[in-house]
Amino acid sequence: MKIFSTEQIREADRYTITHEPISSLDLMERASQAFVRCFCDQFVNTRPVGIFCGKGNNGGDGLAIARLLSERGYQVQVFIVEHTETGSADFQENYERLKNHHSPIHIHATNDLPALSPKTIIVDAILGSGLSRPAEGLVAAVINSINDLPNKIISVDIASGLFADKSNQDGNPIIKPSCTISFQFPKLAFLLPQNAEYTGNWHIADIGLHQDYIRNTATPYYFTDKAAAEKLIIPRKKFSHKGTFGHALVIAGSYGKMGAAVLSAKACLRSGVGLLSMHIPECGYEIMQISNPEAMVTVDNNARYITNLPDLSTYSAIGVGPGLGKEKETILMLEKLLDTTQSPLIIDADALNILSENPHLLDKLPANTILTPHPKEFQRLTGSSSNEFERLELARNFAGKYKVVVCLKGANTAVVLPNRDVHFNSTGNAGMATGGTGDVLTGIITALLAQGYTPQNAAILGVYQHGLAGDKAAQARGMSALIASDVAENLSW
Ligand SMILES: NC(=O)C1=CN([C@@H]2O[C@H](COP(=O)(O)OP(=O)(O)OC[C@H]3O[C@@H](n4cnc5c(N)ncnc54)[C@H](OP(=O)(O)O)[C@@H]3O)[C@@H](O)[C@H]2O)[C@H](O)CC1
Ligand SMILES: [K+]
Repeated sequence: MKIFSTEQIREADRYTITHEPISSLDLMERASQAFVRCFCDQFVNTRPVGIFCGKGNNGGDGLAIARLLSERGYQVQVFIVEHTETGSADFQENYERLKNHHSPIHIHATNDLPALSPKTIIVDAILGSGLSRPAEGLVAAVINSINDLPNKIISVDIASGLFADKSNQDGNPIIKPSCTISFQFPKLAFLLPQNAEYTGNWHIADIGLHQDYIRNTATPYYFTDKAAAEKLIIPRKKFSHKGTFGHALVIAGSYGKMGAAVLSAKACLRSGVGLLSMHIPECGYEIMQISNPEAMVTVDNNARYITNLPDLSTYSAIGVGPGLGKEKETILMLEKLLDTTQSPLIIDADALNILSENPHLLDKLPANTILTPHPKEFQRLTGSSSNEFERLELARNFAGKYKVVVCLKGANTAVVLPNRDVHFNSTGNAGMATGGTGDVLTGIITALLAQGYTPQNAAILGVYQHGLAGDKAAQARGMSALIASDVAENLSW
């Protein structure tokens, strides 16, 4: 699914109005109906609803939603935040339509705010994508008062006060909804963890914006939903044999960190690879053979960490990094790998830290190599950033400069491609923030590369399946009980 900027969404609006054609008032009605369908799926009409409206089109939606919910038997009270004299044309029209049945309360100052029962669901339609500056004055005061209430808050399109495509400053007043019902597209702001408390669980309501515009308009931002991920899966043909699915090599492990190698191996084997060889230090031989009997093992000369490479010519993909350590000889091994490999490559964990500490190695990265840093590893690679929008730009510039794929791990992992496009992941949960899940991801992506997936698709699909397995594991045992082995065990294709 594409993620558009506020300007592009406005353009999609205009295009739909002209080419469908449909009046902007009818489009607002359609959007409000879509919101109401989603709202009614979540809340029964025995709970009162308080709708706070601004005077732009977000407020216009709020008024239409008030009318539609009333028609469905909800007890609705409307509050109009008087931040400007005149409302937008569609706001005014919906005000006229509502006023015969309702007497909205006009809020000129916080004194005008009513007492609401805690059962009342608050619908936030004060400001939407038309936010042009941080909320201040009356709007800020109303936002802060609403946030102080214990009530459940549902935002229309986007939380009031939240910028869709750029970072807010610390302390900006922004509604903290438990849920956002957003129109047609996720907003970039929803995908960045810094905004988690300003989005809540978000849902997309399809409002039928014109498909031609959506198809023909370029954007660097995408959201990998189920449909997008499933399209990437290459079906296994009936007459396949193990040679069809490649031979992966994972270089991992050191004394005390063999678990990382074990987890990578398990995930690689559970992701469709034909054959897997693990290159590990001698101390890990029995550990690996017993924990993953399906894997073959090549043992390093060194007992405790990796110092050399096996013959690389037979492998169709290589993963390197989990549990590796950063010994001098290990650094030399990584340099030799970068100098000699002809196979698609994924680099993770300690191998990333080696790159950060030896930046001359970055110039040796083969094109389309996949790097999977968590935020700290990424910061060591590129330096710090003051917010997540800035960090995303750093990742895009890094991926573009070195022609690599960067999987910036976290909630909604961002897969950044060499052409600077970004694919945000839709799966995963907070239970996965635990040691070893990154090693599992390395194993999955190595397996996909070995099977001939392009690095771009291997990264996007691998990240998606990793999150999906984590979601299944969390469903079975709860987030707190989740460990990395569960993620590997819950992989299903
Ligand atoms: N395609 C769609 O997705 C559709 C979306 N719809 C809804 O429309 C809004 C966007 O409506 P818009 O009128 O452009 O903008 P807002 O309602 O968000 O607000 C505009 C008014 O608010 C003023 N404003 C802006 N920032 C502030 C602030 N910090 N404090 C106070 N007031 C502010 C702004 O004033 P300006 O001085 O900036 O002009 C306007 O008065 C979208 O979110 C959807 O909910 C359609 O209904 C259907 C199609
Ligand atoms: K809003």
